[in-house]
Amino acid sequence: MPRDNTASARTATSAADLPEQAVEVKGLNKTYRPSGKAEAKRALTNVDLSIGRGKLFGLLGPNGAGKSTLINIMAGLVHKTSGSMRLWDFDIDRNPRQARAAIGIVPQELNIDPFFTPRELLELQAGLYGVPPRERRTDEILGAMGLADKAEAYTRSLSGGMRRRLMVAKAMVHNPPILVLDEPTAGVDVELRRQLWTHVRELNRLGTTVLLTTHYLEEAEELCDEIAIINHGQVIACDTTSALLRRLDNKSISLSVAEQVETAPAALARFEPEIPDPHRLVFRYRASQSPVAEILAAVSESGLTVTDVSTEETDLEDIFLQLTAAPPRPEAAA
Ligand SMILES: Nc1ncnc2c1ncn2[C@@H]1O[C@H](COP(=O)(O)OP(=O)(O)OP(=O)(O)O)[C@@H](O)[C@H]1O
Repeated sequence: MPRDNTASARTATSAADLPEQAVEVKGLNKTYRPSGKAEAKRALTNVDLSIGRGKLFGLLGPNGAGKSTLINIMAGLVHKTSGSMRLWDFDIDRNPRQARAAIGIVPQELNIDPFFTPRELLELQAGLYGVPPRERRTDEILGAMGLADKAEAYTRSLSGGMRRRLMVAKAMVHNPPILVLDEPTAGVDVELRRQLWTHVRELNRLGTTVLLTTHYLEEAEELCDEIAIINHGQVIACDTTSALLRRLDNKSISLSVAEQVETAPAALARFEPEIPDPHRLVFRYRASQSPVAEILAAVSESGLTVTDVSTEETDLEDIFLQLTAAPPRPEAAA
């Protein structure tokens, strides 16, 4: 990649010069052409997406939802059918090189040459991007990803978690303002996942806008400020993580009781409790109606002895399951 591309993505000198939106997608459509016996496949339908500068943004969706298609369009690997996309204010049609230089992509597969050391690998990558030696930040990037002491090790001797962090380091050599992580923790155990999150959070704190695709709800919920949920190629929800969590106003309170209960006592019938076992009653209610005091009063009136209480709020999983259970809107039919 020629040198001037990376330079142009890095030239902004003050905050006023920086774009408000790191990524702006409008009316994006992608239909894969038929090939052989495979019919045409509509992968993205009228996708609109704005990712503010400095955000840690999650694109959440089940397998086949269209996440990779969107990222491949960003990377210039797949041609969109229609619509527009701007990366760091560079239109992918008008300024494709600058747009591509504005993002660093960590792909799903761990494709690292095992015979290079991390330092060699980053130097090589920097060379490919035309980053002049004096502008290279190899040590800084290795340090940020917790790999400083592995700079001279053969990559084949690195653990799976370290290799993933090396992939992130590789995506950062040309100092892109936007980092895209495509399913970065698929098949990675919880401990390694958390380590990677810590490093990704740190890059974000230092100013990198992060777009993360995942089908792990937990990952999106814990890591991202904003989340778009994509299903059947359509964005079906896009909001701050907290607003998404507020969407479903459902809560439940679970009471363990000393007595054996087969059916709801008369005083409790109107709350329609579930009785998953004879010593437990579960009440579901709208959080905004907060009937907890009434429920507790009715429990006491019915003579039951409460031995334990727990409450549960809706998490993103409930929202995700509810939203993705819906069939595609008619315009997404292939
Ligand atoms: N090259 C292609 N030719 C035809 N159809 C494709 C092609 N690539 C993807 N598709 C189809 O487009 C739809 C979206 O796929 P995509 O890979 O973008 O989804 P995804 O959300 O990234 O899923 P995953 O998490 O499994 O990678 C799927 O139905 C897929 O089968």
